[in-house]
Amino acid sequence: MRLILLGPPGAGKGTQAARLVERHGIPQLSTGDMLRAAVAARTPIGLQAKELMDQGSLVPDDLVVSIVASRIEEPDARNGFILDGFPRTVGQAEALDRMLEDKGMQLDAIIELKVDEGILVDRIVKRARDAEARGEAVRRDDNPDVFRTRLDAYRQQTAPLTDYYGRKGTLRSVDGMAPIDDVTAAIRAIVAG
Ligand SMILES: Nc1ncnc2c1ncn2[C@@H]1O[C@H](COP(=O)(O)OP(=O)(O)O)[C@@H](O)[C@H]1O
Repeated sequence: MRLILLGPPGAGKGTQAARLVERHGIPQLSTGDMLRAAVAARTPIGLQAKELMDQGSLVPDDLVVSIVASRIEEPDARNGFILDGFPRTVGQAEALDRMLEDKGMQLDAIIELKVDEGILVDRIVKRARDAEARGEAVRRDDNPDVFRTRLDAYRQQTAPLTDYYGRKGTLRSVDGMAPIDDVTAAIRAIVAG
C-alpha cells in the first residue's frame, strides 16, 4: 500500500502515520525526519537544509526529491510506504509521479487532513511543551514565529497540491479536527476501500 498524507504542519500527519505503520507494517517516510537526520549527521544535504528549516522555509525540491528517490529504493519500502511531508510542492508531486511511473508503482490513496488553521499554533505550542516535559529535544522550528512561516509556506507552496491531486481524482479528505481515534478510523475506512 502506498499512501500520501497531506495537510498543514501540526495537522496530525505524524501521529496518523505512526498508527498506519503499526497496522500495515510499512515504513513512514517523513522528509522532515530524513532532513533532520541529515542535519544532525552534517551531510552535504543537511548543511544546505539547516538554515532553511530553522527559519521555516522549504528546502529546494531537488534535495528532497533525491533523498526520497533513494529512500524508496530501500528493501523495507518495497511493499509500500506512507509519505509524510512529501510531496510539498507541485514540482515534488510531478517528480514523484515520474519516480513511481519508472518503477511501475501506483499510489493507493492521497489523504488530506483538513484542519482549522486557527488551532494549529496552539497544537504546535503544546507539542513543544510536551516534548520538553518528556525531556526530549524541542524542534527548533516549533515556536510560534517560525511556525507562521511554515504555515505560509504551506499555504503558498503545498495547498495547491489539493488541486493537483483533486484533478487526478485521487484525493480523499478527512476531518483532522476530530478526535485522534476518529481520524484514524476515517483513514482506515479509506484505506480499506
Ligand atoms: N518535502 C519537503 N520539501 C521541502 N522542505 C521540506 C520537505 N519536508 C520537510 N521539509 C523541511 O523540513 C521542515 C520540517 O518538516 P516536517 O517535519 O515535515 O514538519 P511539519 O509537517 O511539522 O511542518 C520543513 O519546514 C521544511 O523546511
